[in-house]
Amino acid sequence: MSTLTLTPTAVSTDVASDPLLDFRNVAMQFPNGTVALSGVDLTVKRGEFVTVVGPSGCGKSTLLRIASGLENASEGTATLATKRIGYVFQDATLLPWRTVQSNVELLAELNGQPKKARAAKARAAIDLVGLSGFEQNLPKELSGGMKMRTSLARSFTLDPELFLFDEPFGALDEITRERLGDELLRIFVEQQFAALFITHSVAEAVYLSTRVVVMSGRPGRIVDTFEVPFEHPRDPDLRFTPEFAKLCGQVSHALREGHS
Ligand SMILES: Nc1ncnc2c1ncn2[C@@H]1O[C@H](COP(=O)(O)OP(=O)(O)OP(=O)(O)O)[C@@H](O)[C@H]1O
Repeated sequence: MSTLTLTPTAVSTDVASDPLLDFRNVAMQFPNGTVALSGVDLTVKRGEFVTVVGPSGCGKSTLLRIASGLENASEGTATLATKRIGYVFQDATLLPWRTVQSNVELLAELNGQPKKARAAKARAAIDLVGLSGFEQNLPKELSGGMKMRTSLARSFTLDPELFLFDEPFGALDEITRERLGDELLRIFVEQQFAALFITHSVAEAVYLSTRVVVMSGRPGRIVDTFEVPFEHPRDPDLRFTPEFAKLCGQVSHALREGHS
């Protein structure tokens, strides 16, 4: 049983709350003159799972770095209403000499949590991502999917209110990717965090999200937004329905239009 402290509530797409992330007219020009983003307006509230799709190099990772506070926008405002942010990358970034348990404890350790508390928190997070029994394994003994679960568990130990995902499943095979998507949605329904998720997969975007945002080629601007009408929790077989295929088609079309 999880003992993480976020309160489980039913997920709704119209949660009446202030945005945890609020971008107003955000633009980004790097010192070398590259303009990566232009006029981006975007909000993410608790209970919203917002996915960004866009062509390679359009500024998606830059958007996440601004959202995380790692980078400052050169124009506009990016407001974060929480300090509890989870950041998950495509690379699981585990320390090879540390066990799963010890890797999952790392952020809490760096954050100064006492040993007993962080050990319990890590165990709960490991349980949450379905890795119980592998606490003492080293990263080299794990599959790609298990490494990503470990990375997810590590980010859960700080009880994030806002999750930033930069193609977390991009390096995994399709079945593992879909399975992890299902797991992530299960946790999303339980914990109701806010998520901003980057992916190149239109089907993954539609399956996971409450909203899909389509960006143009660089400089990235939002060219279309799709509210996803399917209720949570979602049945994995949703992926095989005509309604799902239709929405994927519409998003793909918008992506192509924005690219041209
Ligand atoms: N620090 C930087 N200095 C100069 N240019 C940068 C910097 N970081 C990113 N860029 C450029 O900004 C643009 C957007 O990069 P970004 O990584 O955000 O794109 P992306 O949409 O995430 O790409 P991909 O889908 O391929 O991962 C690219 O042209 C990249 O070369």
